[in-house]
Amino acid sequence: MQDLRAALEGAEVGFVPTMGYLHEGHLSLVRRAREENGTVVVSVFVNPLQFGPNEDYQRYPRDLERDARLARAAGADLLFAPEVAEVYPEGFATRVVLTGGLVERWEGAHRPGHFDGVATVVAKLFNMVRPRRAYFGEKDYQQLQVIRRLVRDLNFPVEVVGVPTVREPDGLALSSRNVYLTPERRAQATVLYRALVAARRVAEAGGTVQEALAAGERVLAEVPEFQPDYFAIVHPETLEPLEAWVPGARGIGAGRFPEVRLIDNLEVYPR
Ligand SMILES: Nc1ncnc2c1ncn2[C@@H]1O[C@H](COP(=O)(O)OP(=O)(O)OP(=O)(O)O)[C@@H](O)[C@H]1O
Ligand SMILES: CC(C)(CO)[C@@H](O)C(=O)[O-]
Ligand code: BAL
Repeated sequence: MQDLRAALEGAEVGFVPTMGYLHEGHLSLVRRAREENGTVVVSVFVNPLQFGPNEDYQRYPRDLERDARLARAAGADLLFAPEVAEVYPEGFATRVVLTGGLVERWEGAHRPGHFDGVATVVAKLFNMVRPRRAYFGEKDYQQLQVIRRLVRDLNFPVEVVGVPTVREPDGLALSSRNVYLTPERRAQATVLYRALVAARRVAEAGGTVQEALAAGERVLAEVPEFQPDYFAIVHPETLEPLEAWVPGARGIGAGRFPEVRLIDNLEVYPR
């Protein structure tokens, strides 16, 4: 990859990092990158460093041939799919560690070490691909803010582009992990999105942050099989919980069915 990149000297590279098993959410990132850059690189790498010991690293869905076909059709020029031993060879000993509330809250609290794993691999990928722009989904909203912080803090000459969440017609955010949903769970899986929409409705009707949160929590309680990890209304950049509305306030949530963990977010703000 580094040799290829060197041969592309002068090219404006748009980069879409993924863990593969591509769907329309990923492909919207690739299409956006295609519109804005001369060369588009997509990476597929299931990064062991960002999975906890009891998470789904082993069973994470993989289909590289299908990914290659879909990425090419959406406009990718290069698909970079390294092996684990290539990214983390024997003796690899470096970590990129963020500190403070941005990484300690929410996903950081429920997936210890997760954002260090993400930051480490993204820093490595940026050094290998040397993109001008990099594309991340708003679906992983906290991750997007963590990457923005990483890029500012370590002076990566990369413009981070956040891309809106692509959803199923009933509102469920597309995710590779949705393949774990049985038909019964699939029907229940809109609960998180419906909770976020309920919170937004209260906000738009002039309610307080506390009233909006309560409305969301009532919807979550309708599906007892869904165990929320957190549900909050937060500042859009620091992700600190809000007492009162600020522009761009974001509702964020995640939780678990026995067989799959869901995550979602929505702008929740009185217009
Ligand atoms: N529905 C979506 N809409 C827009 N972007 C998305 C969507 N789903 C994932 N992305 C983005 O695609 C990039 C790669 O994500 P990843 O490969 O982890 O896919 P995923 O579907 O989120 O899988 P996971 O099941 O791990 O959550 C990330 O920047 C992520 O935010
Ligand atoms: C950014 C990323 C590719 C790093 O492994 C991953 O966290 C993802 O797919 O969102
Ligand atoms: N989509 C974010 C990466 C992860 O869940 O590990």
